Amino acid sequence: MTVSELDSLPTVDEERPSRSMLFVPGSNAAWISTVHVYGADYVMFDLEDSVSLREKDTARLLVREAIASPIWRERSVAVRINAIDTPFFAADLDAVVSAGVSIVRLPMVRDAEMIRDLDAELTRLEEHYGIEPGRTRILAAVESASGVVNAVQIATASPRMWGIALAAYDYVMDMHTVHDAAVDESQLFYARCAILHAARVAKIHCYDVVFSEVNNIEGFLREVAVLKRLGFDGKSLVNPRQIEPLHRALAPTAGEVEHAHRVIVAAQEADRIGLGVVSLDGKMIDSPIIAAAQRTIRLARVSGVDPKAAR
Ligand SMILES: CC(C)(COP(=O)(O)OP(=O)(O)OC[C@H]1O[C@@H](n2cnc3c(N)ncnc32)[C@H](O)[C@@H]1OP(=O)(O)O)[C@@H](O)C(=O)NCCC(=O)NCCSC(=O)C[C@@](O)(CC(=O)O)C(=O)O
Ligand SMILES: [Mg+2]
Repeated sequence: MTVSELDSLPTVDEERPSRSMLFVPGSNAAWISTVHVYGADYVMFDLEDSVSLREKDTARLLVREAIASPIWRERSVAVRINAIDTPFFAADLDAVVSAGVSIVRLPMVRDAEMIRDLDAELTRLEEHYGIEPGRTRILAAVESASGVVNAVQIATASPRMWGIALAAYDYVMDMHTVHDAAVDESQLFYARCAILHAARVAKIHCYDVVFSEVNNIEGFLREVAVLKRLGFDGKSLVNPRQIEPLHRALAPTAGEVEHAHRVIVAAQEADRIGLGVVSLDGKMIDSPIIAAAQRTIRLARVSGVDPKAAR
């Protein structure tokens, strides 16, 4: 895409929360039938690594039935299909598109060509099944050095791009290192920054890695603090017990919301008297500060932070 085409892209929908994306193994019928109760912003049925080779066909059928069922028909649901160079890719894509999936998560994305190939297949399948052209969006999972280095080209490869996610376990293997959040975060720092920049260039969502130690909530929250500081929109999750702590940690604090409201009031007052810049508590308030305050208020709204309690 050219720079001017990028400018015309819709920005990510900040009115709809996209903090959590919960993996659900596509072969687990019981979890598929109950997962809607946990309150994840997005549920992602998995046909890739959480499904054994023996279960690939059954999982594809289960997930297809689930997406087409009344519970999921009205909701935005994501499915992680198998990688584009596997024998399962074509059947996975056909099944989920025919059932009306909203977001296809493509794992192991190394370059923009893979996204363009997926885009072409989606166009063909949408036409075949009478689905509105362009309705099916793409979430690219970057899991290798090549993917990280090509992140901007991947994120801007198609107007269908909805998001980009970092997948740490395959990435650290490719990098000959390990992901041990208890030690430090330095192994992932470059990759996190690379995909974040790509997401912001393309104006799409950006998802952080899964945290596999489900009983280690303290470690999980340490990692969430890192992604919040860096500016991620959300995190891929493996367990429902991680949803509530993630949402709580990503919500603006009452103090942040209170400050944001004061910034907006100060900006309105400056505007009324014809000033472009004004001071609040001794700090300059200008357009980036106002935009940040507006974002905090939007985030508070989607996070369910009560503005009255925050004031
Ligand atoms: C982690 C654990 C074993 C823990 O088991 P536990 O037994 O301790 O679970 P509990 O907490 O006791 O469960 C409490 C209640 O929730 C139910 N429940 C649990 N998990 C649920 C769930 N996910 N969905 C719905 N329901 C669920 C359960 O049935 C129970 O219900 P109930 O009995 O009624 O109370 C389990 O969660 C699990 O298997 N997770 C999914 C793992 C998965 O999908 N891996 C693939 C994605 S990563 C990957 O591929 C790497 C990657 O590619 C990533 C990238 O691309 O980003 C890369 O390279 O980095
Ligand atoms: Mg992986």
